[in-house]
Amino acid sequence: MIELKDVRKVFPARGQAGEVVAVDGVSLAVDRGEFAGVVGPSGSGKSTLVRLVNLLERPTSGSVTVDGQLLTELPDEQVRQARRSIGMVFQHFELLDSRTAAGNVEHPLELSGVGRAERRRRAGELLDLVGLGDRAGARPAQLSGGQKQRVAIARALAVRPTVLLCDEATSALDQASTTGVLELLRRVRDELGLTVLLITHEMSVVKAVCDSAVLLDRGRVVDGGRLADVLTRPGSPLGDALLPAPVADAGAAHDGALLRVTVADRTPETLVLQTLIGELGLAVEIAGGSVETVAGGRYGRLLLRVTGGVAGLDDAVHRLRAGGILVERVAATAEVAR
Ligand SMILES: Nc1ncnc2c1ncn2[C@@H]1O[C@H](COP(=O)(O)OP(=O)(O)OP(=O)(O)O)[C@@H](O)[C@H]1O
Repeated sequence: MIELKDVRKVFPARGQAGEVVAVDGVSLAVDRGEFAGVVGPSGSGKSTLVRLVNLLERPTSGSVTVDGQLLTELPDEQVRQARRSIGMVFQHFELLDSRTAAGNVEHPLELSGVGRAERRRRAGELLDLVGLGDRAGARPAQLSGGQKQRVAIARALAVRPTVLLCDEATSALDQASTTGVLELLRRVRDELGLTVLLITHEMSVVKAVCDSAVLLDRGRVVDGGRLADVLTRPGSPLGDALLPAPVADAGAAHDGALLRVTVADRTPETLVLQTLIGELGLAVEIAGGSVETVAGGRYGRLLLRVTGGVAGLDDAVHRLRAGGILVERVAATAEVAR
């Protein structure tokens, strides 16, 4: 549905000689109906990348295909047409202050020449969809940040896009509004079958809504994939960023061997403990870790200190791996200590 092939974007450096490579050979594929994330630190090229998808920026090289159309081959007029099937939601909402919520949702319909009665009907329907049916007459100044973003989402959906691009859509919101807006985005994806590409610098946002993500650093994709795969892939930088590996307490740097175990959705930690303690008779202490909900599944990273019968450790590692559990031996306690 969205396919970027070896996309590069080079800007002349602002206020000085030379150039800035904002996006450096990015390839990316997002399937129809997928909720995909692009995550990375400030300056990694996220905003440029999202603007390349709808050709608000033309790439210096590489190709961009959306909904089967090779946008990079189209003249500007046809790009403008194609852009109608790509909705966009911004960090700072970009609503027209002088218009009501309904007036903002109607705006893109006006630009596409839709008649008044149909515009009204559609705006009402969309405001109901985003939970603001009773605030149609409110102006942006009378709405909270979360409500403004809901209006902006309704506006983006007005022209019935197949793709929704979200550029830091929750970065200006508090935690409660963020949760509400993310739930809404996920629901409109489910109900309307949209493909969503969401740009964020926050791992918590990726964990809450994305099916897949790429990690961007200095304009390049460092890692990526479906979160369920990334989280159980040894040494995955994105997996480590989503669920940081636990560290052991320096005070306890003595005996025992350390195992770092990743528990994925259907392999609960009880199974790990049952194997180590119940079947192999090892003494196990949980030295660190966390279990969280990611992409609707339950994932965790545990650091286990195994003592008593350490001779059985190889057997333990073997058995857990045979059961499909990602387990890594951590060399020495001191190396992982803070
Ligand atoms: N129009 C432009 N002209 C010159 N340089 C630019 C332009 N747009 C972006 N850049 C540069 O490209 C790099 C990537 O910027 P971009 O805004 O895409 O990153 P980002 O990950 O979205 O960062 P942030 O989260 O801080 O917005 C930065 O070094 C930035 O200064």
